[in-house]
Amino acid sequence: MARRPRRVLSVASECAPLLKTGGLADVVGALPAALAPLGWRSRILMPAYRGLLEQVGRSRRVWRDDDLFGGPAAVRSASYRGLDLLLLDAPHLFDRPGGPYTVDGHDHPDNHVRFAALSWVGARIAMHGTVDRWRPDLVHAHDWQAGLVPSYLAYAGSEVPTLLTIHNIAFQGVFGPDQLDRLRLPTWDFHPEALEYHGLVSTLKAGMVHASRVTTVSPTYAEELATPEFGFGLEGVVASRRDRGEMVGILNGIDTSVWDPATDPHVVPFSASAPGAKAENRRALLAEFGLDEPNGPLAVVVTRLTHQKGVDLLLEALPAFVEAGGAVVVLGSGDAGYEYGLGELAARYPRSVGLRLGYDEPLSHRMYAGGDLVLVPSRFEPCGLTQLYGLRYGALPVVASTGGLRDTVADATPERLADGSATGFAFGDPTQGGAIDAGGLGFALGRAVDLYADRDAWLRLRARAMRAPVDWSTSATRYAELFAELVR
Ligand SMILES: Nc1ncnc2c1ncn2[C@@H]1O[C@H](COP(=O)(O)OP(=O)(O)O[C@H]2O[C@H](CO)[C@@H](O)[C@H](O)[C@H]2O)[C@@H](O)[C@H]1O
Repeated sequence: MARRPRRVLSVASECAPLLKTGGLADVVGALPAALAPLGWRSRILMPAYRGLLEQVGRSRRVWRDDDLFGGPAAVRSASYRGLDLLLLDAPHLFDRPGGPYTVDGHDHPDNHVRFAALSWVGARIAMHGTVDRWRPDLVHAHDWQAGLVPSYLAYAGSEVPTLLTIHNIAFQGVFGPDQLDRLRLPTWDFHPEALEYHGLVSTLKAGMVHASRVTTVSPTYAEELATPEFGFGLEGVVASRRDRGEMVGILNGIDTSVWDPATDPHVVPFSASAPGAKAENRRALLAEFGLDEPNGPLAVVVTRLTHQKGVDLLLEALPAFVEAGGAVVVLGSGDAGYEYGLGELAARYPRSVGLRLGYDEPLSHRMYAGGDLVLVPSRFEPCGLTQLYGLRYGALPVVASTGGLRDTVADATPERLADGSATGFAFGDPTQGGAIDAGGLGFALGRAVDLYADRDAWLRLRARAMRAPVDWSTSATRYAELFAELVR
């Protein structure tokens, strides 16, 4: 008799294509389809932010509570673009203006309550199921917003296994211990082995302590996290779980049904074996931004404009790149200082530097399709997805040698160019004494400009990059194996 598919409840604050502010949404939205053939059916619990219930259309109530941290709440089940969603409808927490985390550039002041509520509901559903008789075999919690799911389950004495995935340890969900009661967390467990984090509470740490297992999104980042430089104060918890064999890195993939230049509705179709129309996409992108045809490569940058992403390194290195014949188009939003700096750069080189401030999904597709290079000079990068989109769309990644960037891009050294294993350009390799700085980025950009001048070598490298394995198949299998171990 065939075994019934196992059930996983994925709990997260965002999920593409319904709502996305970054890579977390891509991963949460892509995993279910990758896991289904491996015998795992997913339901995704996320907040019904303003407008989402209207966006998904028909939905049914499958869970309710008269008092979810200060107001009535329901969970509504809906299917949306192949995803099985559970939307937490709690108007006092989620029906408000602004984005999922911020309004007018400031965090919602009650974020700790909002996401504790999400986690609380995740834990209730894990223990008691929904009215449509669905109960998960396992919970997969993502980042600090779902960090309390394992804790609520632990405090309730539940044995439902949990996996916490850390997408970015820099965001930790920190609040004061005076909130413990309000969030139905036990004050007796406020100590450094559990909820306490330097006198405060961290939901990410709580999850890391209580989850059955912890993963992060690349093998290199899993190693880096055990060091003070990358662990953001949580390196001790990381090290202890790693030492017990309870934490590993599983590399992200990309959803190749969405991110496929041969079928992407936002671009003129092309592929590794028929790359001709890549040039058309490039021309269109230059035209869209009013840029001249450069002699050198056209680079694209799609990113949150933050310190993590090395935007300051770009500001320092790009003038020399442009003067060497390159052009660049930047799409992003974030810190005001970086927005200003990029604005100045675009004003200084109006025919070579294009800038679009804001968030624009279709434009991001056109940029990967039109670019010769995608620049990712991150100071740290748990996995990174933009370099994977770049590989797939023939925009060769120029990356800092850190985290998942290190695991996914093979630097174009003479040896790798010769044996055909190169897929992009890397700088700042710490094992070679390199540093992630503007000098290193500038040098890598210089190498890209030089190689671009050798048309045949460039096209060979590009063809190779476009064929690099970036889909979910290998990593979904690793998740499925881990899930199976946990429910055994
Ligand atoms: N202005 C804009 N307009 C349109 N699209 C934009 C955009 N700015 C960014 N994006 C898109 O957002 C995503 C960013 O994903 P990343 O994984 O590169 O970084 P992020 O830091 O968000 O994710 C975190 O989680 C992911 C998932 O695990 C890890 O890969 C990563 O290292 C970690 O920092 C990409 O899909 C990109 O195209």
